[in-house]
Amino acid sequence: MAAPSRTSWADVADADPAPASNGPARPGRSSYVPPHLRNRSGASGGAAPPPSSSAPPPRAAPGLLGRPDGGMGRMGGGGGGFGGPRRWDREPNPFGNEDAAAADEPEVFDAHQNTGINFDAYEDIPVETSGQNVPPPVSTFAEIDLGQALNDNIRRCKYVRPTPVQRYAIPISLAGRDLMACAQTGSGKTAAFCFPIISGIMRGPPAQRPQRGGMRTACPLALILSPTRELSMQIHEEARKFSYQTGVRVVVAYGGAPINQQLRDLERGVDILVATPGRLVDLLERARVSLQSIRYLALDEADRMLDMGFEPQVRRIVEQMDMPPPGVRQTMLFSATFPKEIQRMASDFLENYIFLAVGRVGSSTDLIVQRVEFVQEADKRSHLMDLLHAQRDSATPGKPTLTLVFVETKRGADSLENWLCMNGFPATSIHGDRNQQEREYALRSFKSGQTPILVATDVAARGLDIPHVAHVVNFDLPNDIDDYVHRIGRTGRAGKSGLATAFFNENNSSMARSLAELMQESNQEVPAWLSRYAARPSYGGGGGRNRRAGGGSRFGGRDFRRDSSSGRGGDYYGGGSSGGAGGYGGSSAYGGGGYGGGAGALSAWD
Ligand SMILES: Nc1ncnc2c1ncn2[C@@H]1O[C@H](COP(=O)(O)OP(=O)(O)OP(=O)(O)O)[C@@H](O)[C@H]1O
Repeated sequence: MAAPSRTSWADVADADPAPASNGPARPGRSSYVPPHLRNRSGASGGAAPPPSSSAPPPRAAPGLLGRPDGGMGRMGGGGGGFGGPRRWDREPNPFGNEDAAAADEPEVFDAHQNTGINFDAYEDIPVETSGQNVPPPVSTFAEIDLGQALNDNIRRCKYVRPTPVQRYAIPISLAGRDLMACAQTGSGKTAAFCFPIISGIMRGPPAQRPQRGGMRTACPLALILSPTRELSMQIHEEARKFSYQTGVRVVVAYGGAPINQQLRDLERGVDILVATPGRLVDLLERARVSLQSIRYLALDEADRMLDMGFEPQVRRIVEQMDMPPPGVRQTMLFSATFPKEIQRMASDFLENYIFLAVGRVGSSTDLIVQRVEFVQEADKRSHLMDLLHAQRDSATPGKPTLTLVFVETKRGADSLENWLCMNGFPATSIHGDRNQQEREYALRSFKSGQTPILVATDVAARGLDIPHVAHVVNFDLPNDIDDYVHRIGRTGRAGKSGLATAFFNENNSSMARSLAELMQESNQEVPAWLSRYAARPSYGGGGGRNRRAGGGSRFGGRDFRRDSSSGRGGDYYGGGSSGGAGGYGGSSAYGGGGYGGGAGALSAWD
């Protein structure tokens, strides 16, 4: 995984004016050239000559970067092509020291290169698709015509081969189809929705940017919504890497940060807007963003975006503002979990969509060793201390080992953080009561290993891709098995192994059955006492938040349209399974029997 970049567009633009030959020192609003104008020599500020088509971008002078591939293959011909001269925004290299030199090194395509993904296990991955005329998957990035500039960035990211979700989702999205994709945590979903969006914008027809609302209204072509600020920042960082030197401009907007800076970013132009729902509604109400040009809508953590906490805001954005309707825009929903009732709700946003369920390398979560220990409330702290001591004793010197500890409440997070610090364990915390600066500082301090323990509420449960998280401790178990799946998914990512320990006691008895089933499905050892809890009729079976209960297990999700009770005719949607010879391992399906209750209650989300 590439390291997060430390600069943003705005940082660089503010700090270091672009040396445009005929423009102002600081890039102003006029410096942005929309993709459809970028192949026109008369485009605003189009002063810089293009570099030679074979020449790599000049390292020493990163200020004026031309398109490295000149014609971009088939991209040059269409209205959306921008092979000609343009003045690029001053674009910092988001790859840091790894830099563009990688583009010159064909050996990065060497299949033997180990990027952390366990490619051998790909053959066994269970995959299910349903929907009409499903485009076939690909095996390599070379089979997909994403364009040279994007291919260069894939190489710079050291992605040698597509992960299973990418193999299926990218061709489906490139074919213009709506998609609901369910794939395990850490399996590369971000790139699976970013690549087709970036490629589509590069190749698409000229944008009809409406003037309504005035010059200050930004009209992005793509919108990526995510539930937390930190996840939006992470997606933004990733998307910037993927779109480096493609001319596609990515902007992020999230709450808790000063809106003025985000407004300035938007004024400089935006093709892809990554946002949290609250801040986006604010921007829409101020008429600083219009959604009428949206061609691509992606909801990351889509089940969370549509549960009862976010649904009203998301519906408002998607259905009640000026966004083009389903069928006109292309919609992609991604998550590791997709409860049936959320699928039903989500289908309002989609048209003739394909449902894709991809097991992660090796199946469910078996890269993560899951342990459950019976610990009374009063003993939790000393038990955690024992775990941390053991971990410290067995740590390899010089190898960073990070521990993420999930608790239920914000107060609980503060109190545990203090207690750990007082007992000699450098810890920090992240939760909705900390201000954004504190949250970002905590995350940075954790990632850097300065405070190798992060105490978190569910605000850190989804999507965050933090290298070296070796251990996730569920100090307080969540009330929803899907939340558990996302929490433990902060370790064991991209083919790496991880450890997850949960403290269980009587208070968690409603989780017993779903937890035991999940562990069994992912080949984990289920303690006998937990099986006994799970077998009790009053425990785990009817819990409204244990949405898999009663349905048996399946690795990730099942298309609700195939359930006859949906009334949409299972056979019609046909589809099929591919991948692992063993299919789904013979166990009955997660979700197939319905997710008993409503969506999980919010806990400590902001
Ligand atoms: N093709 C690839 N080859 C190598 N590494 C990859 C590839 N695709 C993605 N990755 C890396 O895998 C890691 C996990 O990817 P990502 O964060 O997109 O997972 P995710 O499926 O969105 O997880 P979550 O469900 O937790 O949000 C990232 O570090 C990413 O850079």
